[in-house]
Amino acid sequence: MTMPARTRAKVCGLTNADDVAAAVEAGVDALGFIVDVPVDTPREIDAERAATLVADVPPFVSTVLVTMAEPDDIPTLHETVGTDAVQVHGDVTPEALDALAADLDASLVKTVDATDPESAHAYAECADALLVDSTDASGAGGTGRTHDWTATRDLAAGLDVPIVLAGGLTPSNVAEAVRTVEPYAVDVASGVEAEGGVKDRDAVRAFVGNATNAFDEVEEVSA
Ligand SMILES: O=C(O)c1ccccc1NCC(=O)[C@H](O)[C@H](O)COP(=O)(O)O
Repeated sequence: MTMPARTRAKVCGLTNADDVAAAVEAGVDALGFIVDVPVDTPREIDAERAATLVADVPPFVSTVLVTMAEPDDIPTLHETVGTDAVQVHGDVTPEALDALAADLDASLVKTVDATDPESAHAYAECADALLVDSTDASGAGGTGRTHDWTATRDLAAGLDVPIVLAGGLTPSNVAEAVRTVEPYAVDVASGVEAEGGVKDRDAVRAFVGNATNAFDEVEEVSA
């Protein structure tokens, strides 16, 4: 696998145009839009709103549909929203994920819980990337909880697929997380919010800077 020269940064759970603009301005690589999840989260938006936000994202910034919809419903949902990639959370069998990958005209990211390396190895066969997170019992993200980064580093070393590190990352811990795990990318939702579903512009800028400069001799930025 070819690794990028710097760690990429994804900001997840965008709900409005101002936050999308702030994240783009901060230099984010990818933006996540949460649609059709069975959990109560202030970051969920409907497919039409997601499509409107996605349409305004400039070129060279990737967009990601983040969903827990039934696998059979995901291709149509993806067509409506129009993102570059799809991130699937929850209890989907590797076989169902494989079938989805064949149906989907987009990169496919599967979320796995950091404490479940067996699933990670199974999904690595059919996903384009794995997002290693601290999920809740349903497989949903946005928990704001970190996990054992050393164990995740060891897990990543045994997988031949890009790893996105997520779970409880913030502007102040992301550089250390990147240096520990050396992931392909990092992802954040609640750790850069002013309130549920609304991003803090300074925190987004600090997060992206600290994540992407983690190996450089650059002073860390605080939010
Ligand atoms: O963020 C949510 O509320 C959410 C709900 C259901 C499924 C996925 C969700 N988030 C997906 C993400 O990619 C989050 O960025 C990731 O889980 C990290 O969240 P956090 O620990 O809050 O940074």
